[in-house]
Amino acid sequence: MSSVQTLVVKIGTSSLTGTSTGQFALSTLAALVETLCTLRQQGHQVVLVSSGAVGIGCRRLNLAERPKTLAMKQAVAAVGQGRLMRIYDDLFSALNQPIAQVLLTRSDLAQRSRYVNSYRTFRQLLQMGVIPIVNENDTVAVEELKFGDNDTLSALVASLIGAQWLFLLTDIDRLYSADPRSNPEAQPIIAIDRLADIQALKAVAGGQGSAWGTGGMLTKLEAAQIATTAGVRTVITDGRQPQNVIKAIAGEAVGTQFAPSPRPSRARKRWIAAGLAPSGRLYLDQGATLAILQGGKSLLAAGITRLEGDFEAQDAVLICAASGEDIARGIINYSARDLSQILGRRSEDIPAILGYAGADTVIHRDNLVIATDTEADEGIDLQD
Ligand SMILES: Nc1ncnc2c1ncn2[C@@H]1O[C@H](COP(=O)(O)OP(=O)(O)O)[C@@H](O)[C@H]1O
Ligand SMILES: N[C@@H](CCC(=O)OP(=O)(O)O)C(=O)O
Repeated sequence: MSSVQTLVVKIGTSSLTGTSTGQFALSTLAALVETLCTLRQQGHQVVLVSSGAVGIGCRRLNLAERPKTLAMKQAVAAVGQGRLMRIYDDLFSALNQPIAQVLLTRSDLAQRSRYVNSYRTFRQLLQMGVIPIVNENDTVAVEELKFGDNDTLSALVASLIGAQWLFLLTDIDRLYSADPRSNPEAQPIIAIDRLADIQALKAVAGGQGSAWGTGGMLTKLEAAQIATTAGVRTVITDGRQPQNVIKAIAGEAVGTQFAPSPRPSRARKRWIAAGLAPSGRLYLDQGATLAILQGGKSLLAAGITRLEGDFEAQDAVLICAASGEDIARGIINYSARDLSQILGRRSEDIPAILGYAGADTVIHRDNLVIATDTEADEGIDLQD
């Protein structure tokens, strides 16, 4: 591993604000800023993903609880985001560190051209020594185009920029075998080396986050799954001790550490696997299931038995095996309307049925990401 690392550090609402007051946890923020500036001085490239817009907006507007309606949440986030950036700018400016605000919605990573453009912007900012501060663009994100939580967002950003490390800073020192708030017997988990173990732990993660956070540990495990699959070492650790980031990079066993996949998927396949929200599902017959799972083939209309969803050409879809389980994702060459006419038909018949010469394949193998059975021992992994 080169000595200069790229790191994504995500801090949750629970660490940014005092649990009872909802006020800024200033000492935590100052320690975080100092840590990130130290990392910059050591030559590392740093991206901060910061939650808090909604929580801080609530405080500013004297709201007693998190907003329930989407419009209210979006309005409150617009109030809080400005205040959040102001605090960061004051603290980072005290240490002469330039920062940038990057607000993303899922469509920024779902559309290939915007994904590539986002990558170039991050790369440019990092080359200039700036620390980008990322949040979901809550004020404009609509339900179907939301990341939903910043744990997922930070994992997708880490994958996008090819980071070596993702730190999920939260209000607890590490992951436990059960939620320690409700289960005093819960055992600490120090290291997770296999994707299958993440899958198993999802079953024991408490669903609810703290009063002001969203997602709890489940979204952190999902983030760890996305990031480690992309080759990013992921650490869950205590946000009140941001110095843990420096300790982890130096090799100390702080928090819970998730080892990166030894065979990370390539950038384009990662984009298909994690960046895109599927808008439909295709059901395959036995022959097509084998052809794509074992033969590494493209998917043809002849092997599709049924479809669900109202997708357009170039949308992402899930692919379901004859046995009924989802086995892959891909970018489709036909809309649901056109595909419904050519299901089960041979490629050479397609032009006559549709009245135009479409693609030979329904999903080309370059646009197909398989959850391989050869890696069943490691849980879901994405094949290159
Ligand atoms: N298995 C578990 N191990 C550790 N913490 C858990 C677990 N399950 C649920 N939790 C809860 O998740 C909380 C952190 O999630 P959350 O409040 O969403 O944090 P953040 O705001 O940092 O994203 C912890 O306070 C803890 O009570
Ligand atoms: N974009 C939202 C963050 C939502 C979120 O994921 O919160 P958290 O679970 O505290 O990291 C905000 O700024 O309030």
